[in-house]
Amino acid sequence: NYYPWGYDSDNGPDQWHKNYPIAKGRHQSPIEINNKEVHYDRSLLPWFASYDPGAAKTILNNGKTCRVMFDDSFDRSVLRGGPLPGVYRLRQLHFHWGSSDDHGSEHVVNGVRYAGELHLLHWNPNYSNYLDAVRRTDGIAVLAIFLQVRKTPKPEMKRILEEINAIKTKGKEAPFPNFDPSILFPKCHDYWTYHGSFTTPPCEECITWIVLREPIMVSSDQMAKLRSLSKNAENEPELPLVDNWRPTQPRHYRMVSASFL
Ligand SMILES: NS(=O)(=O)c1ccc(C(=O)NCCc2c[nH]cn2)cc1
Ligand SMILES: [Zn+2]
Repeated sequence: NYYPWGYDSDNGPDQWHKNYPIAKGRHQSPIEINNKEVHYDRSLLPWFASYDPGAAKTILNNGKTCRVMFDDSFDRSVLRGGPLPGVYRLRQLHFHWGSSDDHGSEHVVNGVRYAGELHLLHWNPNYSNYLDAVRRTDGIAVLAIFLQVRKTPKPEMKRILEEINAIKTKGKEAPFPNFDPSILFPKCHDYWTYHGSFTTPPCEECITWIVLREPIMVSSDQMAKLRSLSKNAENEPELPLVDNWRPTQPRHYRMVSASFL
């Protein structure tokens, strides 16, 4: 009897390994990033995103997160540089957030949890398609950006948050044309990078993580807007979509490199 994974006590992160054994692997994400254990790597290059706003397609509530999908049928929106060997195609972006402003991020920096975390997922076009790329250690690159709550709302988040009303319940999808996600980036492009996994099942260990040091500032109202999403379908009892983050996993001597001193 198939029981979908989730973030509740009976189907949450501690149970995932029963159906997805990789979840107990040695290169799992997220992790705790501690300054003391980070290695400054002066050979690390800056990363560059060249995104085509026309590649944006739809925004979806899949019951686990709010996700924007992009056309990845050719090298239309790509990430390159940084620790990456070549260009990686932007496929989707999504968020993780808490039930209150004091937690919700997946990565934790020197004990600091942020209110949320934005992930932009890219795949290596040297492989024939996305699902082939997720079987390769250099198949996927995720750019992670922390959401920090401050009085000032981030105006660039408005577009995504305005669509929330159209995708309140699981399975709802709406057109989301003409959007360049690089408007969400912070000023400073300093990053940490390490090798890890998907933070949701099947937790494949195929991700080069690029975690930005500088968070983007969002308002408490903007976080509340994300928390107004429901994880249930339209005709089911309302269950708030909150706390869709995985706790930090063992680092197992993995090197975390910093692009900055
Ligand atoms: N939080 S995250 O690690 O950035 C992440 C990014 C993408 C997905 C995703 O689209 N999962 C469904 C399709 C799939 C199966 N196997 C690999 N992808 C999950 C987690
Ligand atoms: Zn994610």
